[in-house]
Amino acid sequence: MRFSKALLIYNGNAGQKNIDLSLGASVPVLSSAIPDLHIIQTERQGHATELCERYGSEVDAVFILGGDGTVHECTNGLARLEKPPVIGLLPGGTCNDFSRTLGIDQDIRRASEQLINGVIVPVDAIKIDDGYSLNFWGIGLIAQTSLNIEDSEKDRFGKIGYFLSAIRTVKDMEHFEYTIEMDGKEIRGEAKMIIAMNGSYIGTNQLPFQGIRYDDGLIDLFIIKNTNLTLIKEILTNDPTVNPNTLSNEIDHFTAKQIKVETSNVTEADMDGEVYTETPSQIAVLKHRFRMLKPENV
Ligand SMILES: Nc1ncnc2c1ncn2[C@@H]1O[C@H](COP(=O)(O)OP(=O)(O)OP(=O)(O)O)[C@@H](O)[C@H]1O
Repeated sequence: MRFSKALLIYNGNAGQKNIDLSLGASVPVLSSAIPDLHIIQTERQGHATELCERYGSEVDAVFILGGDGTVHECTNGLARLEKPPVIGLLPGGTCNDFSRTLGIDQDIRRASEQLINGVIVPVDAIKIDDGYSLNFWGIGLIAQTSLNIEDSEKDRFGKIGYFLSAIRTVKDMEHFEYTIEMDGKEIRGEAKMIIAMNGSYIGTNQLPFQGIRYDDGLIDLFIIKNTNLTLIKEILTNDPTVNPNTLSNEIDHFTAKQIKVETSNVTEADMDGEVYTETPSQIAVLKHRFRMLKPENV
């Protein structure tokens, strides 16, 4: 894949923070294929959104070296452009869930080579009120886990930090009442967690459900009625013994294009791993809003 002009945005605050190594692994590969490569480091939270909105239309491709939080910020800037540039995800964060969904290697040098030699595929986005998510939107246990996780834990334990936080959170999690309207159909009930997915990984783990696609023009909505430690372990770990049929007793799965979620009390909502918003939430899929690089034959 050849781009004449591209932007590499990197977040030195993501992942294990060894950004010299990450840049050393990616820049030589990218610059060998891109004659005009501009490199900008994010200076603060939200900066990646501003950079993408400001410079996105001037380049053929934006490469993002960071984790899901950086990717989230970039896609929020790029989604506002009439014709966003091609996006390349380089796994520089802790979880890098959407790069996993695209089958991108978690080694940054190999990922850079894969993207430069890769193919361009259409990717859906999720619009939530006036913001965008690439991977997921969620309330209940998932948002509490994001709020409870401590930075020191994430630095030291990486993905295990999520698991520790989930266990701590599940003990205190109450049910909440919801009313959901999906493509005109209304349902009501009680749940401990509701997740709307575009990608298929959370906290580095592939969800044990078939058929979640990032390019099908549909949101996969999961309503988790009960959570216990076994269920959390099955969802958050790559447990090969997990049987999706036993999960289905506790989890309702729907697909829809437009979803409105209301809860009896205002509830914090997570978007791509950070809590940014709260209910009620108006969610819609934007089919093929982005074009992204992925490895060939994956
Ligand atoms: N210069 C900066 N100083 C402090 N924070 C920054 C800076 N630039 C970006 N950030 C913030 O760093 C946060 C963490 O980044 P990111 O989510 O990409 O990494 P991560 O948490 O290690 O990875 P993941 O989300 O994949 O687990 C983002 O929320 C972003 O807003």
